[in-house]
Amino acid sequence: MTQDEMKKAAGWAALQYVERDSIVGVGTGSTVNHFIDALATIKADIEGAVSSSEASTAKLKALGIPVYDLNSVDKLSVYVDGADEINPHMDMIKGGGAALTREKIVAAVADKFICIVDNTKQVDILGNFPLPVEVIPMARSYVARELVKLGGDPVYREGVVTDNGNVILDVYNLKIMEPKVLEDKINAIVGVVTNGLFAKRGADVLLVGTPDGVKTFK
Ligand SMILES: O=C[C@H](O)[C@H](O)[C@H](O)COP(=O)(O)O
Repeated sequence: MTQDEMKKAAGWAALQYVERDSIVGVGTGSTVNHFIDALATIKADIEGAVSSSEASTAKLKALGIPVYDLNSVDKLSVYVDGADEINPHMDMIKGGGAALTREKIVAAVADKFICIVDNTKQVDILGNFPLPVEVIPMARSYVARELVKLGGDPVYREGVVTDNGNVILDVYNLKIMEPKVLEDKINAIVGVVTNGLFAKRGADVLLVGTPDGVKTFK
């Protein structure tokens, strides 16, 4: 079974958590793209979606799913999104596709975070995947120096501008033993918009595509 087939299986499995007539929170990435394909098959039964990126918005609209502005929505029962790494406590690293800030905002509104991954994303300790940090462009060098003080090796993701007009620093060589503490510390650096640790708001349900089928963790 290929990695993409495992992503697809996880994406389609998330459909069971979508409530009838609801507005669905939709994340970003290659795994979520499979979920969007699945969602399109039940589009007559849902009201629409709130999206976490321009890329997902375009795909949702192309498949005929109405996309709402988050400011016009006061409740989302579920948010479905992928992850770059997830540990046994359901803490995640996200932002490999630079969509972390909008993802964190939509996730904050949702009652339940349904994380969909293939089995390569499961880790014991977060940090092998470089931690993305979205930064206001003029603060890039200052924030990088502060991240070095926290023990990381930040690298500017050249050529990438986020949907919010900011830049990304990918922080290498962090062994993240206390994800909630580090999430707060990095967010407290002036010039940081947000970082890709989703620990204070982790996943509620994890669907993992494996060669033996989709495994569910709660
Ligand atoms: O910014 C991107 C997101 O956080 C994605 O959810 C994450 O990178 C996982 O993406 P994929 O499903 O393509 O591996």
